[in-house]
Amino acid sequence: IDDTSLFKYVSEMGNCSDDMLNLDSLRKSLVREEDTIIFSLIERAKYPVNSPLYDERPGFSGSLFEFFVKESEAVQAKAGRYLSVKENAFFPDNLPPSLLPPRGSQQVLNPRGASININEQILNMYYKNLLPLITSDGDDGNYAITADRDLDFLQALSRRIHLGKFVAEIKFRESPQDYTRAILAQDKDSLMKLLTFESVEEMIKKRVEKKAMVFGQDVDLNENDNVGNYKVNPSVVSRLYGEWVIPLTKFVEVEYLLCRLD
Ligand SMILES: C=C(O[C@@H]1C=C(C(=O)O)C=C[C@H]1O)C(=O)O
Repeated sequence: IDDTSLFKYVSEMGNCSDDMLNLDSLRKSLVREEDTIIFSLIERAKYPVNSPLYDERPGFSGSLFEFFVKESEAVQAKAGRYLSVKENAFFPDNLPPSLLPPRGSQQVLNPRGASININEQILNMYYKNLLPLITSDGDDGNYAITADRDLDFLQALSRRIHLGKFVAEIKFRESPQDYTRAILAQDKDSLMKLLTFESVEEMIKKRVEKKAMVFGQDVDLNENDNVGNYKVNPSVVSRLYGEWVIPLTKFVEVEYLLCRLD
């Protein structure tokens, strides 16, 4: 199969125009998600780690947190949350059907790629790396509200990371020949190189650190009173992006591309 016929083949797969299929506007959505992520991090960091929330509990077949997430996701599934391809459940098995009909939006993603869900990985990263980094030690007994804040934060992280599917689709459509070669060879390293823009990543890490300073400052009416007083350490936010959010987004991009031609 030569390059020209490959090009023709891949360009004919799914012609569609959509806001989600323009890298500039998609990057704007990613920038907006930063605000949601940082605000929800600040909200979770208000409470101590509250570790009994995550321990196995008799009567709950798992932890209180798992129970809270499963029940919340069941309500949200009924209200149609997971009809959107941008939303992924943390416990997708056995969710009740939506009571609302699908909105009939155009499927712009490869169907196999669209079903990628790395929430289990996100959840493990959250328990193991993130919670110890952003919370203080202690137990104030506010388990339900803590679980609610956790879920908000996790959903924001998950949404941002899974937008990698759309990023990958756009990048593929912009350079189908280069990507097709790497996909046919199932060459993850080449795919990773092709989709990486280091300057964009550096800019993001700096911007989220700055946003954490702005969103997390104490505001009162005396100027300069609270300089340097932040609700979460801004460098933690930059680390969150550098070590987890960006690498996991790129992982989703690679996984998506690997099955793009299926
Ligand atoms: C998401 C993109 O792909 C990659 C991942 C990035 C991220 O997760 O922020 C940023 C730049 C790229 O290396 C993109 O190009 O915008």
